[in-house]
Amino acid sequence: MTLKAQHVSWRRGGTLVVDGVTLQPAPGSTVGLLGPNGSGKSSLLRLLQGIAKPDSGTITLDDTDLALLRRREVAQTVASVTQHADTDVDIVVRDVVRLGRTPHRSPFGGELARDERIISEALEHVGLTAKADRLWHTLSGGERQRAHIARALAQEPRELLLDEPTNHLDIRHQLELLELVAALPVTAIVALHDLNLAAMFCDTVVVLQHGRVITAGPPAEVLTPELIADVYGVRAHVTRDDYTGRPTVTFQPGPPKGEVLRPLQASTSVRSA
Ligand SMILES: Nc1ncnc2c1ncn2[C@@H]1O[C@H](COP(=O)(O)OP(=O)(O)OP(=O)(O)O)[C@@H](O)[C@H]1O
Repeated sequence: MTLKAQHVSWRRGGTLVVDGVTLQPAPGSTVGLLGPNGSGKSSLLRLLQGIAKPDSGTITLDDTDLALLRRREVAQTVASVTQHADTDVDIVVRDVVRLGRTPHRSPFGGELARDERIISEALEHVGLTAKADRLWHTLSGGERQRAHIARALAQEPRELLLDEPTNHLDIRHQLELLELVAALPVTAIVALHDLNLAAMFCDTVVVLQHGRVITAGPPAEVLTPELIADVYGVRAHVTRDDYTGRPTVTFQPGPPKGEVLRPLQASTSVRSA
């Protein structure tokens, strides 16, 4: 029982931007959506969110077509943090996070104390408790991003859609955020550009190119120098981190030449010879 895409295609401005994508995340898993700029990651997330409808194929939530569900019903289960979400309204951070409770609110009032506790916990999770009463426009880009994450957490979702959530975040907050997402009891689908973060925190990665799924599977199987050369046009060297057992990718500038990269030590010794 989860959010699924089956053979989904979507045309935008005359171009096929999502092309026959099937995505069936294991419940509770963290799925990384990878792929170069314009490969269709955000478009697929919009379809999964239900804010756009595919031209063909279906998106289902617990086996019901998303198109048949009301927005509020979807929002009780699915939370998302998209790019460029912003507001000019004079609103304090805690009120932004409180918006996450909207789908759960009954017209007859309800558990205000519970709502406040969930909001406080969400702020705590992203390290914004001390800034809860600050006006939105006084936050830095990274703090705003963390507030959006807190809003999504306050929604108590079972499915979490994140579009480049580490954008704007310093390295510590990138790691903390993805560690939190991976540990949450939710199914998370996360568009990421950083292959090493994807390798560290995702159970599965799905690689898109021109709207199509090129490959999918555990990061250790998918993130090979060949795949990175094919999809990103970049030379990469992939090793296994002894501590985590996860792949680590290092990059070399310049186009791929079809050869497997020699270890850096070899070229250093050549230079010093
Ligand atoms: N509103 C739109 N109208 C027409 N085409 C669009 C629209 N929005 C996006 N596209 C096109 O759809 C394709 C997929 O874009 P999308 O934003 O889904 O890619 P992405 O993988 O998320 O890219 P990025 O990594 O740059 O965020 C791109 O070719 C883009 O130009």
